[in-house]
Amino acid sequence: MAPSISMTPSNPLDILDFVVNKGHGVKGLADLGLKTLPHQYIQPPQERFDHTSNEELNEDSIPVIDLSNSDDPKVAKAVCDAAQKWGFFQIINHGIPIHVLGNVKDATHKFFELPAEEKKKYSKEQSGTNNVRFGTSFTPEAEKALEWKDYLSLFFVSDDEAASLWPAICRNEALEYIRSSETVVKRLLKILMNGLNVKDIDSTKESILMGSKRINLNYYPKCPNPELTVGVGRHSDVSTLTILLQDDIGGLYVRNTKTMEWVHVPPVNGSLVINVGDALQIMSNGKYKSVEHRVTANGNDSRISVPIFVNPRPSDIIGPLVEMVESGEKPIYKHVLYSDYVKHFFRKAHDGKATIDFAKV
Ligand SMILES: CC(C)(COP(=O)(O)OP(=O)(O)OC[C@H]1O[C@@H](n2cnc3c(N)ncnc32)[C@H](O)[C@@H]1OP(=O)(O)O)[C@@H](O)C(=O)NCCC(=O)NCCSC(=O)/C=C/c1ccc(O)c(O)c1
Ligand SMILES: O=C(O)CCC(=O)C(=O)O
Ligand SMILES: [Fe+2]
Repeated sequence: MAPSISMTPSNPLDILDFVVNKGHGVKGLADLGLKTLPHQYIQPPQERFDHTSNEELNEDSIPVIDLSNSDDPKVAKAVCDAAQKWGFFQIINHGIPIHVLGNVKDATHKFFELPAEEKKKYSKEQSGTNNVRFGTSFTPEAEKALEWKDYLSLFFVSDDEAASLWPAICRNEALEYIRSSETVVKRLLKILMNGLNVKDIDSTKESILMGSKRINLNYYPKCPNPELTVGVGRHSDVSTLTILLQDDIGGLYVRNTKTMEWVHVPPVNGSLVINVGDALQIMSNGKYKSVEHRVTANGNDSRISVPIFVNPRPSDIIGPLVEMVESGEKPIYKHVLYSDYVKHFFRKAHDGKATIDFAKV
């Protein structure tokens, strides 16, 4: 339902109040049927997408890896090669049932269709916990220009906590997606650790690699001037690995670190996009790359995506794994408390690959 007249921003200066403070999000703004983009969303030219470049000519693409043949050494090689070259790949035949993915996509739409006052119960101000957060853009307080995105971010602590704190409309679907991804996450991490000559993932290592999880439900409404703004600005994830479910709209772009060109990640039916995050780049002493990516705004359709961020625990100290440096290789990262690293990321606007400087020697 569109907000009533009294709830709509009466002048452009009220936009921030309407979207951020009143909790309508950018979806509330889009639902008003705006014909032009409010100036608060206009990105500097260097951050906008170049819609004149001919993507079809760009033959680069991130690999799509079929995981059905579990013991094939070629699969392991493809995963490790992709993590080094691209930091990104897609997986098919990953073992997560298609209905689980369909259900979490449906639940995401249902959550964002809720009235603003319902969604606002999960905002930073009202949720009463840092583990549940409905928000818009990334860090509106620190950003020069806002991003065209709303999100619900859920930090997983336990099924019991989720039962009492997560929104009922998407709770079970989100939990089921997290649970069903466990096997493939372990399999990918085993392959990636093997590629670093780390043969044994004991419980301490497992905890550092995948001891905490956060799921985000992202909503990108249809945008009046997509060429002037972004859905998500350039950033790398701070996770170990990210497992991203996208719908069939498209709009995620990944940096090719050799050519510096932006490469589209096309939606592939039933696939999941996997990317290396900063924590794994640090632990692998730079061997696996956490690569910059960003998302366009779209003038024709709304879009959703659902990343699961697989992380160390907030209390873990992360740094290059001993196996990486025991043979004399120089550590390029120092040891940092993971929650300090994440707070550093969250307190500033998206700024490409700059976050990892926090951990550089
Ligand atoms: C996140 C923290 C640090 C929060 O700890 P807490 O003690 O509650 O710290 P805090 O001081 O209240 O929060 C730190 C700041 O982060 C902000 N913040 C907290 N959670 C979120 C969130 N989900 N989204 C945005 N900002 C957040 C807070 O607003 C704080 O800023 P400020 O209000 O003080 O200015 C803790 O839970 C932790 O260490 N978690 C580790 C696991 C984890 O969550 N890892 C992150 C994986 S997320 C990842 O890799 C990528 C995320 C991403 C990328 C692009 C986007 O566009 C986007 O929206 C999100
Ligand atoms: O929506 C997407 O495809 C990617 C979103 C993203 O990069 C993130 O949430 O970290
Ligand atoms: Fe991301």
